[in-house]
Amino acid sequence: MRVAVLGGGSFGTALASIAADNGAEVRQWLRDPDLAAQITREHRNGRYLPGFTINAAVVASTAMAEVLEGAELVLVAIPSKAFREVVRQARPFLHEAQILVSTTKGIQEEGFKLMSQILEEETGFPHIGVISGPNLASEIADRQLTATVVASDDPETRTRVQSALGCDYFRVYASNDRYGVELGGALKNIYAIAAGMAAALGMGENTRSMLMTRALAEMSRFAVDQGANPMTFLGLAGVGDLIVTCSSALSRNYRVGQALGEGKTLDEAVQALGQVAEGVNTVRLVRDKAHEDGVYMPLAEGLYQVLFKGVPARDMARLLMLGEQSSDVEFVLPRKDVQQDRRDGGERHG
Ligand SMILES: NC(=O)C1=CN([C@@H]2O[C@H](COP(=O)(O)OP(=O)(O)OC[C@H]3O[C@@H](n4cnc5c(N)ncnc54)[C@H](O)[C@@H]3O)[C@@H](O)[C@H]2O)C=CC1
Ligand SMILES: O=C(CO)COP(=O)(O)O
Repeated sequence: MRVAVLGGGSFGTALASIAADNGAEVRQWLRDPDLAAQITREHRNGRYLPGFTINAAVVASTAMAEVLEGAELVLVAIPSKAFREVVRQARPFLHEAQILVSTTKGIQEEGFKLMSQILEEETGFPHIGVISGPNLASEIADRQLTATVVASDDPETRTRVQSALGCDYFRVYASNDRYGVELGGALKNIYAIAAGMAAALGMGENTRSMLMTRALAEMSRFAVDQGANPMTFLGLAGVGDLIVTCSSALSRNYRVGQALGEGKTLDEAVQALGQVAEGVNTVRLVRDKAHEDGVYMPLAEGLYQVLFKGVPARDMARLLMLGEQSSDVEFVLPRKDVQQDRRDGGERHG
C-alpha cells in the first residue's frame, strides 16, 4: 500500500515510520526542506523526535503533489490551527477513492468543528476516519507496545487503516463512533494540563486519581450531550488516552500544566514547549460550548479561570473542593426491588 503522511511533527513522523515498518511505501509532506532531507537521508527527525531512528523507507518532501501521487491512504497529522489550510493545499491532489484520516486531537473554533469534519467539508469524499488513543509519539517511535482506535462510519476505511498500521507493536481497534473517538482525544488534553499542574504543586496520588476519575465523568457527560456514544469513553480513545496523558511528562499538555504549576505564565509555558499543546485552546472552546449548552463542567471551568483569568491554581483547587456538595452525585442507582418491579411490568416508583 502507498501511504502519505501530511505533517513533519512528532506524531506524523512516528506514524510514517509504523507504516513503513509494516511494508508500506511511505511519503511524508512537511514545510521545512532541511528537515525533509534529514528524514530521507539520515532517517531521523532531530527537531521533533530527537534520539529515534525512523524507518529508512520513509521519503520526506516539501512537494505536496509528489507526496500524494498514488497514495491510497492519507494520514493528516497537522495541528488544528493549520489543519484546514493544509487540507486546502492538498485538495487538488486528492481523489475520492483515497482513505483520508485525521490524527489530530484538536477543535476548530469556528463552528466547534472536529478535524474529520473539516476533511469532509473540504473534500466531500466518502472514506473519512480518525485515529485516536493512548499514543505518545516518542513511545511509538521507540516501538513500545501500543494500541489505537480507527473510527469511521465507513467499514472500508476501518479495515484499510487496520491493515496499513497494525503490526507487532501497534494494534489498531475499530469503532464506528467517529465523533466520540475524535472528541475524546481532544477533551483529554484539558485534564492533562490540570494533572501536570497538580503534580508541580506537589499534590498526591489521591488527588491525581480523583482528578482523572472526575475528568472521565465530565468529558463523557459533555460528549454524550454532543451526540457521542458513552461506551467510547470506557475505551482506548477515552479513559485510555486520559490515563496516559494525565500520567506522563512525555505529554506536551501535561508539561504545559507542570510549567504553569511551577509559576510560569501561559505564554512562557507555551514558548518553552516549542511544540503544539492543543489543550490550551480546547479548554477555552469547550468551556464556552458547555456554557452555551448548559453542561456542568467544573474542572474545565476551573482550568479556564486559571489559564485565562489569572486565578492561582491552588486557590482554584480549594474552590473546587468546597463547591456545593449536592451537585456532586457519582451514581444513584435504582434500588433492586424497583428494578425487579420494572422488569415485572409493575408500577414505577423510587
Ligand atoms: N505527539 C504526540 O504524541 C501525538 C500527537 N497527536 C496529535 O497530532 C497532531 C499533530 O501534532 P504533532 O505531530 O504531535 O505536532 P508537533 O508539534 O510535533 O509538530 C507539528 C508539525 O506541524 C507542522 N505545522 C504547523 N503549522 C503548519 C502549517 N501551517 N503548515 C504545515 N505544517 C505545519 C509543524 O511544522 C510540525 O511539523 C496534534 O494535534 C496532536 O494532538 C496525537 C497523538 C499523539
Ligand atoms: O495525545 C497524545 C497521547 O495520546 C499526546 O499528547 P500531547 O499532545 O499532550 O503530547
